[in-house]
Amino acid sequence: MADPPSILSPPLNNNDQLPSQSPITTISAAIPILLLVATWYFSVKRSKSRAPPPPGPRGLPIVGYIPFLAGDNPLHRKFADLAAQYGPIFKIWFANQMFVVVSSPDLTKEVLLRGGQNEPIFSTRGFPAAAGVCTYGGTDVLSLPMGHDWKSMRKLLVRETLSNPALDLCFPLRRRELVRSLREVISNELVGKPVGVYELTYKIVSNATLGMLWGGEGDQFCFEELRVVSQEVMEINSRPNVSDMFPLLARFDLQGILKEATAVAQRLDWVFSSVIERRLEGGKLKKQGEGEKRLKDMLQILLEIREDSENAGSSSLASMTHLKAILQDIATGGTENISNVIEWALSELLMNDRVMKNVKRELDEIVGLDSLVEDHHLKNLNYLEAVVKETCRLHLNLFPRLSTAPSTLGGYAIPKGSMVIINAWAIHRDPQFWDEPSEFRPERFLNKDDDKRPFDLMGNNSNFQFIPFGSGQRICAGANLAGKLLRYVLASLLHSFDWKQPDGAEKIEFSDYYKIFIKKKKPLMAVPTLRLSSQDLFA
Ligand code: HEM
Repeated sequence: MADPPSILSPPLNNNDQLPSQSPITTISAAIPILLLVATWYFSVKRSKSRAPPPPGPRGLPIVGYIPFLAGDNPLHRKFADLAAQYGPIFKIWFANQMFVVVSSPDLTKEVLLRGGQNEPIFSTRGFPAAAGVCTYGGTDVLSLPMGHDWKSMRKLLVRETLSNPALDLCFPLRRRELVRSLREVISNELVGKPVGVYELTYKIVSNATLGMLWGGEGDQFCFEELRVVSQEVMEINSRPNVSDMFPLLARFDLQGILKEATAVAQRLDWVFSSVIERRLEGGKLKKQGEGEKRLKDMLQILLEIREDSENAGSSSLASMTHLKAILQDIATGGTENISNVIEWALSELLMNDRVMKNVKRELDEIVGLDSLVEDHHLKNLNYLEAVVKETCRLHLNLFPRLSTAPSTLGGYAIPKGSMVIINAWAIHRDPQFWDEPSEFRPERFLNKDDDKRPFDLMGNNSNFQFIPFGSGQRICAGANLAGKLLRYVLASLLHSFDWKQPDGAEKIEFSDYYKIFIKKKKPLMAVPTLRLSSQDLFA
């Protein structure tokens, strides 16, 4: 009887002339092939599912691309050059941190609208070590990561302190400081002499801001000290710090930047503490309306909210530190930025007779030479507003967002911890979206014949082509105030004085450099002459 078939030795037909090979050898031979096929399959699958890193230039070991960023070409322009080479998203390494630079409206939209409360991917900023020291340990609105604290602080800042009704109420406070500063131009005999426009504007904007913050009592307590300290804070924060590039070295504070920042932070805190102490008068807040006549300033608003929430047992302003952090956001948040924009605007106007004439014509019609600019005039100064927008388009800015989770952007992998930089400067000058982008032409922001609404200062309707204040949940918290101050201060300077270049001055130079903001390399000097019907208007 034939043996039963065995899987080890299957029956062979007599006619079979097969080589004498066992099944075990057959399977062994197949294994490497199977492995090869599997490896190929999984590597194709993985390369499809895992996005590549963004393109970008090579750097050097350890320091990355840092040495190539030195030189005369400022950061925003160098980034625009790299975008022309590598595309609207590229990466560079700053020591051991990846920076991803974005220069298109579509990708910007993806960054700024991504995430949100539940999945905050690019909704946090990250800040240098020195900034943390100067912002009460990163507890201000600018530095806080998304979350409960940020939400309640931002609500207090935007909805309570800088809302339209609150800003309307404190117009007399900013007006008083602005008129005081304009009066000083006359009393210090600066009329007819060359004036540093940035310094003058910085003083006006800072006094107007501090007036709204705690000038309700009518005095200028600590204005000068805060102005000096704020400038030092900005200066320290703009210095490249080895501790930020190599966190392992941070504890050695090799450049002494943290030490300096700590000293400045103490002076800043002294100012805020003294201001609050004066207002509390023996620990008790004097409510508005009691006692002498005074205007309700922002400090009063914040202290009243704090007192009310304490009385109600809630913690909307949990500590004095939070309150001081909010004061700081307002006091130092925008003064430098606003002064920069006004210096650029006046430079553009002095080089552009036609636009200057249009602005003045509008001021004469709406305000008239027998009056100072008032709050109610601003909504009718459409051409001036277009001048502000056009200046913002040409001379702003880079701003950062931190990637807090691994993600993809434009099809590229963005690791957690990467810093995403939006190059608004490049987007604002992209010829795909702007006709003759380097021309100063405010008309592009005026109502057009077609029914497309013009972009507003917040970038609404612009589909991310115009983003001077950023966008999304972390859009500039001071945009409302900044818009009002930009228009009010510029309109007042142009309405009160005629401006010209000093005799024999060279043509105005438009070269710039980057130091937190895009700044004019050669500060603008200009000569004011009185324009209004009477000096008594400044009384
Ligand atoms: C010309 C003036 C100003 C410009 C161009 C400007 C621009 C910006 C930009 C681009 C951002 C980042 C937005 C984003 O990430 O999407 C920002 C954030 C911020 N700005 Fe301004 N800003 C100005 C004035 C001010 C003023 C006057 C204040 C003071 C209240 C202020 C306070 C802030 C704060 C607190 C943030 C952080 C908001 C957050 O993270 O929630 N800014 N600003």
